[in-house]
Amino acid sequence: MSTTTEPAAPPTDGTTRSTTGSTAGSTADASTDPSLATPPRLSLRTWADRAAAGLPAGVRGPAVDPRGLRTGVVHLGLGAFTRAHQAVCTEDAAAATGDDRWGVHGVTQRSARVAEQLAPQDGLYGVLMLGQDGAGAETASLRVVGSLREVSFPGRDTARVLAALAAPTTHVVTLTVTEKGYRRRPDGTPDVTDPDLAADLAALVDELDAPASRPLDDAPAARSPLGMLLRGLARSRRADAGPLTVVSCDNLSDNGHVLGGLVHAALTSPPVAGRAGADALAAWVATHVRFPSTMVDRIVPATTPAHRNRAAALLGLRDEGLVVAEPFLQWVVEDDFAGPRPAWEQAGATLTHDVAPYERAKLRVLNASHSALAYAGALRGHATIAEAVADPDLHALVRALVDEDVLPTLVAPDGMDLPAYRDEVLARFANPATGHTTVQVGMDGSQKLPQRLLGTVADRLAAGAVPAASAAVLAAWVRWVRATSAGTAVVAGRAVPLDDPLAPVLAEALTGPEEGLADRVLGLRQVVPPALAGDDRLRDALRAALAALPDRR
Ligand SMILES: NC(=O)c1ccc[n+]([C@@H]2O[C@H](COP(=O)([O-])OP(=O)(O)OC[C@H]3O[C@@H](n4cnc5c(N)ncnc54)[C@H](O)[C@@H]3O)[C@@H](O)[C@H]2O)c1
Ligand SMILES: O=P(O)(O)OC[C@@H](O)[C@@H](O)[C@H](O)[C@H](O)CO
Repeated sequence: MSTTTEPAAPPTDGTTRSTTGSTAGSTADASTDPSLATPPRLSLRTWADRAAAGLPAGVRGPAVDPRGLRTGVVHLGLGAFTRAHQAVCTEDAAAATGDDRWGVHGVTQRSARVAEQLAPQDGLYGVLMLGQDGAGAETASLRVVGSLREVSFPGRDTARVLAALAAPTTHVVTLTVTEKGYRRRPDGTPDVTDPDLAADLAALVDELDAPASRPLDDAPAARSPLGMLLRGLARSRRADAGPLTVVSCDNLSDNGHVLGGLVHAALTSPPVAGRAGADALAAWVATHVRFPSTMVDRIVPATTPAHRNRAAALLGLRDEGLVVAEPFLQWVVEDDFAGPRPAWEQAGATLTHDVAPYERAKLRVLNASHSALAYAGALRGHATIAEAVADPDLHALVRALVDEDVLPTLVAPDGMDLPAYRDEVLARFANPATGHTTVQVGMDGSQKLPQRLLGTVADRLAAGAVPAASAAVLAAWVRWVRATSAGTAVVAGRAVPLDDPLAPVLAEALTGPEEGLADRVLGLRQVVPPALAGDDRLRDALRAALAALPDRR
């Protein structure tokens, strides 16, 4: 298995002095002028000035000149993760090959915030890498990334996004829109009752019905990732723009095939199926579009003001688009592309014909342990994953989860040493530098646990074993839902509310008397598949786990 650990970078200048593009003002440098309260904003111009003045150790610039990149990738879901993962690999691939076709057009989803952070910076942002050296001392380095060449917000820029999706120069669409962003029902079909997806499907039908001569520039704002993608595919077909590959980079089991299935189902069922052009679009997608699966791995916590201050001290520039990451980075991509792609394998990615064993190992070992530490840790008041994994009881819980429940369900990919992988994951969790919080990892449990935990549970039950540690993790989630719903969850001195798209359903089902609680958990049909809901062994194990972990008051 090929993984990358980004080195603390030598100081290099990847850019040349720019005279265009920046809305940032002064080029004065706060790191040398203490009279300046705030350093100037990162942009092509200020970065070039900074680099020309000499960069401190541990700071490096874009691997390619951003101004020379054309847009070939559209990314839906411009959150923190893609900026620290795919955008980095895409830039490194361009640097390794000299291929300038792979600038990225990043599209935010629900808010304009990230677009507004990045536009004044000409798309530049830093990745602050926080790790530990062999002696446990904290290491920090910063890399400015330049592969993000355009940013859009659908609420304002839908016509621009649809045009980008349908441009003949766009060969790849990537996504990181969270588990809930897929609007997927438990049976795998798209939730067409979701108001955002329904609005997009109505717009799609209208656009499919429109005569070819009708300009589509006044198209209503796209409201869901799936709807935006479908509308972009319709435009792409209409423009005869050539083949397209859509790469899901979310923590979903079988992510590419899940997304391809949602696209197919949306085009072949009401309200779209049967409309003029729908069948032709479905046939065009089947021929011209691929949906490879991927396994993505890098711990990227939400950026805090403290991170920004730290980066500003290193860089001498203020970076509102900063992201934070551990040094580790891994990407395994199914080699199933409809057309050209960045040479990601030259940036450390593994291109393979079978991603499933990698994806399964990562979701079941890393992500399931992460969720275990998040719920059990937050219940004990641990603010960070690093604090939680240092708690001997929780360390033991994770070891039991992985050793007794997860590892027997895995086939090691590519000769991988699974116990060594477990140990490496636990060591990464123990890195306190990133400050990844239990509350962040614990959000959206209803969407995450089916991906991370319930597959293990199903496999162990099928093998005749009772997954007691998995039941303990499920119990910790239930206690967390009850505490956050009741307003009694306090972490780092702050009350934490329930953050989950199914919050009302969860609060209704999981609060109330202890009597029958395990039945109510297993009766959550949006979370627990029917085959598990009726399993008495799981019910008994969950009852025992709930009895061992009373409500926190
Ligand atoms: N952060 C990590 O460590 C990490 C690592 C591996 C994979 N991932 C994957 O990337 C995803 C995003 O992580 P991030 O760190 O960028 O998070 P983030 O909060 O920074 O960004 C989330 C993105 O998803 C969009 N989004 C959120 N809810 C949505 C919804 N209901 N509908 C449509 N779009 C929605 C947001 O607008 C934003 O663009 C994760 O959910 C996971 O699947 C993250
Ligand atoms: O990003 P999420 O919200 O799906 O999950 C939270 C974490 O478990 C996750 O982001 C991990 O840090 C990541 O999957 C590591 O690669």
